[in-house]
Amino acid sequence: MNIQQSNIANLPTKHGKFKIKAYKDNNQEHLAIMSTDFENLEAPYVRIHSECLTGDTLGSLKCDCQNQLELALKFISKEGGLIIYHRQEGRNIGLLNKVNAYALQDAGRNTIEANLELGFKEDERDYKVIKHIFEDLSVKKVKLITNNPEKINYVESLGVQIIERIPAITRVNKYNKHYLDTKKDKMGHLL
Ligand SMILES: Nc1nc2c(ncn2[C@@H]2O[C@H](COP(=O)(O)OP(=O)(O)OP(=O)(O)O)[C@@H](O)[C@H]2O)c(=O)[nH]1
Ligand SMILES: [Zn+2]
Repeated sequence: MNIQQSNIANLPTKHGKFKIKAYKDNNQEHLAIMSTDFENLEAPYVRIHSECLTGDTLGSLKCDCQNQLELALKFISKEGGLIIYHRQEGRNIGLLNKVNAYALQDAGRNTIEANLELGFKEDERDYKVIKHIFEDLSVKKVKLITNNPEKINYVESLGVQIIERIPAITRVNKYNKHYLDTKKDKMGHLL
């Protein structure tokens, strides 16, 4: 994979001050969002956040993404660490297909059935660029913020030591309850 990368820039936000670095692979552009003390940390808190425009930007209540992102930004600005904003929208089926999956969910399918009906696997994400970012930023030990066992397995497969797992659990509402239940019961999420 040919990966281009940017210089590091400052990014003050309402959640705190960060540094950012961008990476561009064949299809997508991703961000590493680091606390200002990141380079001094031996075992940073790390969140690999999968892009969700409807949640992260619009505040959709159908998922937990915006709450998880805000939780991670606040936490990492305080405790030190890294968020990788991984631009594989809709578990990497893209925005147009995700909206079609939502339409199928309006008609009664769950999040997995909708993906399958559209001809995709339940989860099409791959984490190859994460390996590159970890190497570039010299990440060898992490405290990983996730509920997703696939992310845990992937990070371990890189030989990066997970010294602690921090759950990314946020508020349940009537619109995301079914989605969260499906992730827990059918996708093995640690919820
Ligand atoms: N295809 C599809 N993608 C969805 C749906 N709802 C959310 N997503 C995408 O799912 C991704 C987030 O996945 P989640 O399962 O919420 O969380 P995770 O990233 O696997 O795990 P955590 O690290 O615990 O948050 C984002 O890319 C969302 O755009 C859906 O119904 N269908
Ligand atoms: Zn979401």
